[in-house]
Amino acid sequence: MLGLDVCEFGGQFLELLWLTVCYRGIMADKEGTAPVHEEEDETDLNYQAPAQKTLQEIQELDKDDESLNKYKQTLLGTGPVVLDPSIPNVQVTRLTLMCVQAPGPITMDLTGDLEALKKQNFTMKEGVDYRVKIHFKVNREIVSGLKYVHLTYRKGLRDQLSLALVLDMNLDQLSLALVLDTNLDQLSLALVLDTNLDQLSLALVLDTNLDQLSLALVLDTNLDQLSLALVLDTNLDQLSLALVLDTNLDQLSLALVLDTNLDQLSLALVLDTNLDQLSLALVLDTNLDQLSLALVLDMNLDQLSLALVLDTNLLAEFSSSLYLTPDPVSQGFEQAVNPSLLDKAVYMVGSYGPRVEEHEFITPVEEAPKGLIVRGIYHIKSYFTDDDKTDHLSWEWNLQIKKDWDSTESCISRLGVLSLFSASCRHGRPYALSHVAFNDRHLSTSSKIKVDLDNSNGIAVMKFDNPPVNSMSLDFLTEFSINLEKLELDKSCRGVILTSAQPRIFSAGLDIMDMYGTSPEHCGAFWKAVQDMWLKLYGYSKITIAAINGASPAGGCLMALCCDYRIMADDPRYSIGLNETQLGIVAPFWFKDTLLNTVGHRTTELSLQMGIMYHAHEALKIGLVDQLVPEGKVLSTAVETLGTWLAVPGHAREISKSMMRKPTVDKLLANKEADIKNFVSFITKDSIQKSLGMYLAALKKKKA
Ligand SMILES: CCCC/C=C\CC(=O)SCCNC(=O)CCNC(=O)[C@H](O)C(C)(C)COP(=O)(O)OP(=O)(O)OC[C@H]1O[C@@H](n2cnc3c(N)ncnc32)[C@H](O)[C@@H]1OP(=O)(O)O
Repeated sequence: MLGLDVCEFGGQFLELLWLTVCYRGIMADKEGTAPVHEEEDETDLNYQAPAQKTLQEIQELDKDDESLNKYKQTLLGTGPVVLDPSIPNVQVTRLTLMCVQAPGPITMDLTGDLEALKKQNFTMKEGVDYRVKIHFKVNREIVSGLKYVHLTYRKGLRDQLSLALVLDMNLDQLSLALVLDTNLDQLSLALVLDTNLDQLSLALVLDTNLDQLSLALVLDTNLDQLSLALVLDTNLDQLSLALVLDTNLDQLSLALVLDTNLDQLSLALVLDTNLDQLSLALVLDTNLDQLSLALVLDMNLDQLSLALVLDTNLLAEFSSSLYLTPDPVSQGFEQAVNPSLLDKAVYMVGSYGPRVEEHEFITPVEEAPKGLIVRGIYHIKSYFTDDDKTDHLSWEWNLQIKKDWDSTESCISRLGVLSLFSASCRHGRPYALSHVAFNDRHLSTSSKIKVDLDNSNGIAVMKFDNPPVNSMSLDFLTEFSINLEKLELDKSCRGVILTSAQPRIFSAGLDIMDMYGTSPEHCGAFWKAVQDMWLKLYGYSKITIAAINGASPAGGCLMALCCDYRIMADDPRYSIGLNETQLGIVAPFWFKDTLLNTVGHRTTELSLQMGIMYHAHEALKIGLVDQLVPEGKVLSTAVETLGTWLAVPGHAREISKSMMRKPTVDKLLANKEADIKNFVSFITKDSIQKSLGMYLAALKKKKA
């Protein structure tokens, strides 16, 4: 009977999804013009849009079916929330760079002056993990195939770092000239070192790219002893080498010209020296787009003159001392040479219906580039668009990759929230905690986790507050990992207790709605967030205790299992376990390993195959939890227990924990990408989707 209902329901729901997809066509006609993405590849899929239906028509379909109507509401919203046709259907309101290590929220308001954004730099520390979060509203009609496109440019030099350094101590001591020019494909290095005329002179020119190595070396120990010049030029087709050595008591002369082919390398070197004088001229020209170098060195006993000109394609940027590409904001990005496109990222946002509240979209985690070469300012063009290329919003901004963050204050005040920050300081909370609370308020529109750090004992309590059942949605998981990381970095925090603010439920596990009927891209981002949560919690250096004050199936059980100790409410209504097989899905190997490491092989085998949910007493018996206490005492017992754990020498405890868990963590780290792929291909299978649909329907039916 349930099967039949579910099948009927599934058929209707699929129809609904299909109609939603059909909606694309309508939206394209109604909204603005397409943005011009010159750099965007076009792929013609010969797609024929099916017959179009209005939102009202979709809502009218099977309107007597209550459960279907509920789903329609989730997917389509309750109906238009803004009727005024002059207000766009889709309004993009904010973009946030979510980064755990950031000293403050990095948010840009997209409802104000977009021109001003072009001049603003948003700073990101090199190498940090971040996600992009976009808030947007849908006002009247369903919008399908939303996409966020992110084009990254770097002004002038392509992927390039150019560095010129001239150092002149005094004529008797040291002179150094260094020119480094590198991009992803090429490294050019010119080095001239001159200690003093009697001792050593060295000139080195190295120019290499994927296909080619060019090396010029000039060594001059002293004029009576040795002078050497070596030029080596090789590529897959060719090698050219010239070496001229000329030394006598009075004079050294060297001339070298090397030319492999016009596109690759041209080098001219002239060196002329006698007892009184050394003159060196070097010209290197790899190709017109990449590098031109001229070096003239002229010295005698009294004097050293060095001129160096390096011209990649921004001659103005090099004159003396240390130079990096200048700031496009202060120097006028628009007036500079055309920036080159470095990267294009397209994120599939999905389909959304009208809703009073804002929708949120979060990209998967990205790593900010790292290293001297990539530091600098990137210009970004952002487009919020859809399959039909409707321009919902396009704007430009600058991202500055720095060795470190801006100072906290400038970063926060730039975002106009300084008053909030100082308010939390005024209330006497230590910086670290106000920082956690501060970011909670600003990184997500509605906080799903409450964090409270007691400075008297260093114990932080994280309370899940994501009604109705604390399901772990993408947002929840992201917020969880961010909070956990902040507490790990916070020296005043010594241990963390996980518990629930919802009555009777610790957590219902992963949010099935994130896996059911969502795009493969979304499933991938979701699974990555699950992995990140697990990696962070299972490998956490500080003490963690699960205060399980309610039901804890699947992902909820996994989270508890990741903790160092589990205290559960002694209540027969509550159960805990990895019940995935009951949903028709298979717990991945790292779920299995976590259980195995806790209860042993045989119990894991039974538990996973049968998808057993254990009542509190059974859970204690098999070692799935460590202690049962009355519900009212779960949290206080957790605090007491953490106190006893804190009495153990921290370093030894931490190393012991790592020794036990690292191999398990490493296993997932080594297979992260493959695991995401497996998950996406598994969860998007029709049969699995059907199982999930049936499970959801059964949950709802139970309620009815
Ligand atoms: C290859 C993949 C491997 C990993 C995969 C999965 C790991 C997981 O974690 S999958 C999730 C597994 N979770 C469950 O099986 C729990 C299901 N839920 C329950 O058993 C009960 O809801 C619970 C005991 C937690 C609470 O019971 P009640 O208090 O009676 O609440 P309801 O059942 O009425 O639920 C309220 C409301 O929440 C929706 N719900 C419940 N669980 C989830 C969930 N995990 N994800 C999304 N939504 C969930 C439920 O459908 C109800 O919705 P409405 O009817 O719309 O109110």
